[in-house]
Amino acid sequence: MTGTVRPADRDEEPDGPEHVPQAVTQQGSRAVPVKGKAAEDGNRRHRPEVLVRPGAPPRPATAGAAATAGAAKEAGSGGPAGPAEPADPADAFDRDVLPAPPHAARSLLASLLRPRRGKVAVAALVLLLQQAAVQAGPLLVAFAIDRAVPALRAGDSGPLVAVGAAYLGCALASGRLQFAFVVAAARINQRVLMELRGRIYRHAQALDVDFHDRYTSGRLISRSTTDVEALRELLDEGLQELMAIVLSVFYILGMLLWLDVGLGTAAVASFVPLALLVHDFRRRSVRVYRSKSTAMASVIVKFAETVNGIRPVQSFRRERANDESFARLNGVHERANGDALLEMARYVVLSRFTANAALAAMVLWGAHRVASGELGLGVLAASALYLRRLYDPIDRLGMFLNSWQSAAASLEKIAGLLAQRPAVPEPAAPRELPARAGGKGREVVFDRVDFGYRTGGEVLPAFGLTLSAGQTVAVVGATGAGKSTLVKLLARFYDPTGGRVLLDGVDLRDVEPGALRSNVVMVTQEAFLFSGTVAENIAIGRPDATREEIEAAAKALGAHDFIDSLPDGYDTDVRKRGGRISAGQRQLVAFARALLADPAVLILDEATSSLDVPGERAVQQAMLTVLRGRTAVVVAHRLSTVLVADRVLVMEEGRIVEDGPPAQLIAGKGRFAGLHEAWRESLVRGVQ
Ligand SMILES: Nc1ncnc2c1ncn2[C@@H]1O[C@H](COP(=O)(O)OP(=O)(O)OP(=O)(O)O)[C@@H](O)[C@H]1O
Repeated sequence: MTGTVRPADRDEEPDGPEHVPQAVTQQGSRAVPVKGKAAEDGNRRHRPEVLVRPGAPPRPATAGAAATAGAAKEAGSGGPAGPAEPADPADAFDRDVLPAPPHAARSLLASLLRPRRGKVAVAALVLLLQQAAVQAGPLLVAFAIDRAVPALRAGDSGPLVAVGAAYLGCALASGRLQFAFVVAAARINQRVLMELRGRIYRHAQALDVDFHDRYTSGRLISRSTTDVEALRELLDEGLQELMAIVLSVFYILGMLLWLDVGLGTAAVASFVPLALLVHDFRRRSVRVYRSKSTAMASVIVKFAETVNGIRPVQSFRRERANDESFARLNGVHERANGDALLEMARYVVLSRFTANAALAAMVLWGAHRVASGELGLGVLAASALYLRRLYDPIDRLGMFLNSWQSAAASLEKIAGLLAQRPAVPEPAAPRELPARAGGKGREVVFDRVDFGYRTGGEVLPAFGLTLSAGQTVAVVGATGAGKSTLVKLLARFYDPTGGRVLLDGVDLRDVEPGALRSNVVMVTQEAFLFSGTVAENIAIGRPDATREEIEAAAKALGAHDFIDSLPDGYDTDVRKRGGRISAGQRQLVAFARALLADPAVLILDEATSSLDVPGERAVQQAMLTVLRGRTAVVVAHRLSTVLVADRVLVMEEGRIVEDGPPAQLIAGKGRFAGLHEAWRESLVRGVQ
């Protein structure tokens, strides 16, 4: 059997919401029940029969397991304060940038702007006109000096008045057009950002559980906040700036060439060293901005990890260690930021020096030509003004490149995320499930199924299993035996590596996702409640349920009284007053949700946490109600649950080693019989 189970330390694994403290650990191969919380309460006869095998020896970790463990630690599920540094750089998930097609950042931006190209063209036209109004200024100055002033001296004030009026007109037009452009650009930008956030959200929801286990929620948050923010900066400031710079440079060079070919040509030539500077800055800043963005994401990941795991952080006193690793990550971010600023400063100083040197040389040359009567004074004045305006945007070009690098690094990461394909794809040609026989559930068949996680070896070696419709099946076994993996295949959180899982004869891969989710429901241990009211939480599986139906479900499970006693009854907001809802009550709400959804197959990952005795009994009773009338698979941690099952599967190292009705297995001499014996002994000890 060795080699069939991935030898990884389970505690290090990212297991999302299902990952909870283990109630079943291993001591040799024998199960020994130990005292639950209820026993400490002194109510021994009724204490919950939680099966615990103390002292599980940690299994050796393989290289693959270590890589996963690193990712898990980043996910915040690998322990209260695992370091956020990547464990194995060979795994793309340990780096912040997932592989994406070449030029993914540019294509992503283009795909966001393409549907709005008409609006973008209008905005560009408005900017073109605005620049024409702005750049007319120096030309008017030249006209004033060379024509209007001599005309005034000759007693004709008309040209000067015309110049003044034209200047005012240009200023007004430029202001008006600027306003129109800002409004148009803001509308486009907001739409683009909304679309991008929506894409990230929809994609994150569509990606499989395995992806989420490995990618971590902190990174997803970073993608949809700081990375989207980087794009906002690029769109709001950078792109407008770039368009303004490009247009103004073309206008100005055109004007300079028109005013004086010599000065115009010199101005064009001065762009050679400036272009080299820009090129060098771009090359250097790509690297700097990528590390800056990765450093920022690490800070967010660490933060999210600590906040998500605040309970273990505090109970294991990880604050100091966390502070240290956070300070380290914060330091890396600070240095990356500093590097980016230094690159910018270097660029600004060099580009200003080059621009000022070029300006000084040209003015000197121009003055020399004015003195020799070759050039009009007004033309030199206008050229000097244009030259200033020409070099001014060079700094702003640096700013644009800054925001472009930052946005490109972010877009690359977002593109990498969006390039991920769900490992459990939707069927191309969905198949209908046959009509469900009333009050029975559906038949489940594991047809020559085998399975291994992407990050490890085989976890479930090939097996076949048929669960008849309406059967309640308890799955038991030591921690890491593969119980959760088995049921996750049934819920289609993963697809089997080989073989098929059939629901009433239809491969789960072919079942339409909506039908699959309404037919197969999994209730996990921690009974997650979404923000909203208790009633909304119960109705999640059937949003069209009436209040009567919601209450009927709650009543059937014995949850009505406690819900009714909440401050706003069924309308109590579970987040605002979440503290009032105990673990057992959350379980009852989760059961009511399942009962109302009325799935054909119910998977239950039984809670291992010790509830108080009345809570324990209420949950146990509610569980029996919710299991009725459907096929049910319970990952069981209590023998009382196992005993009410029609059938028990005992798993060991990924294999089903015993299968039969509980009474039959108890009568035999197998593992389950041993387990049962140990449980009985503990009960007797508990009563004494
Ligand atoms: N997301 C994952 N990626 C890689 N390996 C995993 C993953 N989840 C579980 N495993 C491995 O698969 C094996 C079976 O795990 P599984 O969670 O199915 O066990 P289990 O019997 O449900 O244990 P427990 O009772 O502790 O929940 C273990 O060796 C575990 O390390």
